[in-house]
Amino acid sequence: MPEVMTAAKPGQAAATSTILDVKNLESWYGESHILHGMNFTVNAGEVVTLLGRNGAGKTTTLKSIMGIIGKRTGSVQFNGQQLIRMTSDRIARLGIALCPEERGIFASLDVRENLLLPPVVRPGGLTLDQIFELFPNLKERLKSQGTKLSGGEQQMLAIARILRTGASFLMLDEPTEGLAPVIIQQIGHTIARLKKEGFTILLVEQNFRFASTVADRYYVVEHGKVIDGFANADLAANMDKLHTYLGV
Ligand SMILES: Nc1ncnc2c1ncn2[C@@H]1O[C@H](COP(=O)(O)OP(=O)(O)OP(=O)(O)O)[C@@H](O)[C@H]1O
Repeated sequence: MPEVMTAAKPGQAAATSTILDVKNLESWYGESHILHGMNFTVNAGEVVTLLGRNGAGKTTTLKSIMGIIGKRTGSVQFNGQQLIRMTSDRIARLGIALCPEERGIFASLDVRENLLLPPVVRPGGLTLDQIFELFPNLKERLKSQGTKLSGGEQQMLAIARILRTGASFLMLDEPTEGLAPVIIQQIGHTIARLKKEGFTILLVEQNFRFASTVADRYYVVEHGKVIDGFANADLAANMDKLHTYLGV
């Protein structure tokens, strides 16, 4: 469990033990075969980013890990446990949470109600006070309805409410989509803080510039497969390839 709101232990960020090990993952929506053998790992305490063009299969990968895809085969090991045939509620209880691209804020509920909605699945989740320390805006907006929140506030709320559940492995799907630069910067600070507190983060991002401010490592996804991977330290050497992969 992350030791939230306390200083990271020395060496914590440099941990190299594999927490998620995805091997030959294949997934289908009905008859549509989308993932064709994904292979990648995430180490404890890392921020790992999946990059790739629209439709490459990044979101589908997160959904497959979470167990919310009808058919999946291969191997997804989390802390040594095999998830591939597990139901999503059991997967959540292991401490894995997904913050979806569409954010899923309930418009008719206020901020507090949205925050309290997801069940606490494991001990060690953040208290409301700890959440407000991370997201002071949310405290000010506690009585505001979901519909009244800006895109940035909705995104913060979507991240905040999974922190209450006790999850320690966070999957964030395009958290910066449609947000202003100043809000994107705040989300970057939040991710850096969560990493420092010991959370492990698997990020899907189209905004490569943003990803480069938070990621330890990258994987490039194309046609439902990982076609390349490198550490942030090797980013400069991989820039030309990356432009080709992403078409930017
Ligand atoms: N519910 C669904 N039913 C059928 N096909 C789907 C469904 N959701 C996604 N797809 C298809 O699966 C493929 C991969 O989509 P996915 O959302 O995983 O891509 P992505 O890499 O996350 O890109 P994006 O940034 O566009 O979301 C796309 O061809 C998409 O059209």
